[in-house]
Amino acid sequence: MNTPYVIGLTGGIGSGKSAATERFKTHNIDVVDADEVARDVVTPGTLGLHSIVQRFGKSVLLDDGTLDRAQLRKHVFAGPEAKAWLNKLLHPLIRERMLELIAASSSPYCILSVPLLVENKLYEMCSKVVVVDCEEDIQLKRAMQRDSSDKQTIKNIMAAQASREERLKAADYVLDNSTTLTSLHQQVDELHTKLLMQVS
Ligand SMILES: CC(C)(COP(=O)(O)OP(=O)(O)OC[C@H]1O[C@@H](n2cnc3c(N)ncnc32)[C@H](O)[C@@H]1O)[C@@H](O)C(=O)NCCC(=O)NCCS
Ligand SMILES: Nc1ncnc2c1ncn2[C@@H]1O[C@H](COP(=O)(O)OP(=O)(O)OP(=O)(O)O)[C@@H](O)[C@H]1O
Repeated sequence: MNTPYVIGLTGGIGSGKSAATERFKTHNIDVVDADEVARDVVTPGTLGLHSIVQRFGKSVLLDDGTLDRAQLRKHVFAGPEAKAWLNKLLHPLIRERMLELIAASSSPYCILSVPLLVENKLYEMCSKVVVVDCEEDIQLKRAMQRDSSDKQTIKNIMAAQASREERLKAADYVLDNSTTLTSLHQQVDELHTKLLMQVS
């Protein structure tokens, strides 16, 4: 099997990573999404979920035995200690599973979408890095709307992530998502054409 050409894609909470990756998928590009993988490694029966319950108690479980994500989110973004603990537990599991999915990819290049690509230096496994960018006020507004979350919760998550400047420094390409979805889609389409030329 050829080594897949991996394009890292990142951006802060609510910046539009999913909106961008959905568009790449319309070009039949495989997308490995760290947020999805993060859900897979804590399904019932996994070591991940078992460890979380040991640490935070059964109150982080829903009646059906699955993880109550909203509950865990409250613990995790309230202070640095719980977040550091969860990151230490989950990040190696997430990384291992992402590598398996990348190896199974068969599209001309694959997108590795990771909110914490810069923070966790995952650009080391990528040929190029794409940053989805918009002003922090817009990020906040979109994330609050989507998650029905209060301002402080989203601000705490933003504070736990790299700054806009730090992310932009790591970028080979920037997708400006400060205006419409149509504009974002056009930029993805153009980037897709460029990337295809690089791999051919
Ligand atoms: C705390 C959890 C359960 C909250 O789940 P919830 O469904 O409410 O949110 P979701 O997973 O969709 O994450 C929303 C956004 O929060 C941000 N985020 C998530 N985890 C982290 C983290 N550890 N540090 C900083 N930002 C994070 C990302 O921008 C992400 O896209 C969940 O985020 C989680 O398991 N986080 C730890 C795993 C992780 O680090 N994931 C990030 C990708 S590597
Ligand atoms: N250009 C845009 N115009 C209006 N709404 C947008 C635009 N781009 C994204 N959105 C909306 O903003 C919200 C956040 O976008 P999206 O879920 O793609 O962000 P994300 O970077 O994947 O977020 P997270 O890190 O939280 O997973 C979604 O509800 C999405 O539909």
